[in-house]
Amino acid sequence: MDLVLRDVTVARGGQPVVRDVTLTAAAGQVTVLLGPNGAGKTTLLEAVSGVVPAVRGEIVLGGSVLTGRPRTRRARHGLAHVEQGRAVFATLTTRENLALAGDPRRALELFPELERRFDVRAGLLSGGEQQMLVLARAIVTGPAALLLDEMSLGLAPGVVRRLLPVIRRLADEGCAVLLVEQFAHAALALADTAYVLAHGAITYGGEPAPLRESDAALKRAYLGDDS
Ligand SMILES: Nc1ncnc2c1ncn2[C@@H]1O[C@H](COP(=O)(O)OP(=O)(O)OP(=O)(O)O)[C@@H](O)[C@H]1O
Repeated sequence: MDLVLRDVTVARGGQPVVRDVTLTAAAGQVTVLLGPNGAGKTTLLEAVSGVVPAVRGEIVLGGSVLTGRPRTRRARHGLAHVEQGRAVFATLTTRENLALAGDPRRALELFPELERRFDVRAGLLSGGEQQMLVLARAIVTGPAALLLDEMSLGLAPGVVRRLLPVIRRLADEGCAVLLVEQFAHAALALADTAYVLAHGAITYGGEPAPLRESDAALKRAYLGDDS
């Protein structure tokens, strides 16, 4: 199912920090959303999953309008959101964390290395393992669309290299993945479509290749300068 945002505006503290954003995260694709700190990327994902309301605009998943619906309802429509910060249930085991979300066997297909950590309390896992668990927990819900916010923050490059192919595979299986990343080059290498958000507005949308191939183009988009 495609995830479509039309003219979405979101405010924080009464000020619009995301303005008239229109974008599509298509089924079967990895769509990356890049942009400088404070551009509004997290806020936009939060508006999609219903953490914060949109002031204006429409959010549609597979033809169902999500705007105005509570978070739980959006999740039932197939939307999963991995928020920043790797929140696991620290006192529950890996298995229990997964079982709360869905079938743990599905998680093992993607992350076989979690099996030997199944009976370990999640709070004792390494940062990388916790991020795998958080991602696995979202995946076992069988999402139609998956929002990923700064998954690689604070992780070693080796761990990030382990996570990215799983995201690719998920998209190949039909999921619409919308990925917010600080590591622009790693994200662009994975992307089918790229958007750049600067000062709350989209400054680039389309093929990732021009941004991949030209640092100047990437910089222009980050500065919000289309010229
Ligand atoms: N809870 C809040 N209350 C008030 N303002 C907020 C709140 N959260 C974010 N903001 C402001 O909204 C703007 C967008 O922040 P947001 O976190 O969405 O940006 P971002 O692109 O995700 O940045 P980062 O990469 O640093 O996470 C910023 O100016 C930020 O200061």
